[in-house]
Amino acid sequence: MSYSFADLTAACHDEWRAYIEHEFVRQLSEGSLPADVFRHYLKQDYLFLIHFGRAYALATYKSRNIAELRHSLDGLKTIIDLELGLHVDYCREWGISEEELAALPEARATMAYTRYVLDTGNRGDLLDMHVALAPCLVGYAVVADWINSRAETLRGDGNPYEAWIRMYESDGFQAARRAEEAWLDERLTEVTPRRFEELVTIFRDAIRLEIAFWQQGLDLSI
Ligand SMILES: Cc1ncc(CN)c(N)n1
Repeated sequence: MSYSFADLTAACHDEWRAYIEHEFVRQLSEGSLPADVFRHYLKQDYLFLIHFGRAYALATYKSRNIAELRHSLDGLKTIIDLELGLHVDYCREWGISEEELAALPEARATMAYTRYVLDTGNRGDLLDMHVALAPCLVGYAVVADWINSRAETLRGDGNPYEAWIRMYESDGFQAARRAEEAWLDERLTEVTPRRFEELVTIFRDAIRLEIAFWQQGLDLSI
């Protein structure tokens, strides 16, 4: 039996679809998401991205050869240079200053998700870590695809979230997603059925935490 990334999403089909097609994403794609919900999400996502930068740094540390090192470093650069840089500019456009970002309280779903991924990386190996990171990097690229596949999606200046969609459909982000899927496909061909089940548990837990993150935005919860 040889596994691939598609087998992970198939094993978690219901959770994966609930994440990709979440009510938060639906409203965002139609431009009807309330602005205070989006602002709350943006602020928590800033904290999330900082911890995910740390998680990619841990993956870099855990790398055992130059190919693994380069791959983890590319993920780190995608988060820090591409996503976090744009995020700070984007927050400013939404009236959230860097000072405000620096003083934010961390909400529970943010804490739960980021610490889960860091803990998975600390106790496991590089494959455990990348499986825990996959819903973040691959997931948002798939969210962008899903948004673009919907007839109800509103694109252009009429949608206040147009820039957000553009970020995740961008060539840079989609290339990072393909590299991550290819890396996982290569590693998953080698795993035993028992090891695959362990990885499914990690993947499912990380997806459940992504769902809780969208919901935290909708509920404005801390
Ligand atoms: C919660 C969350 N998950 C994923 C991504 C995409 N890196 C993000 N910005 N925020």
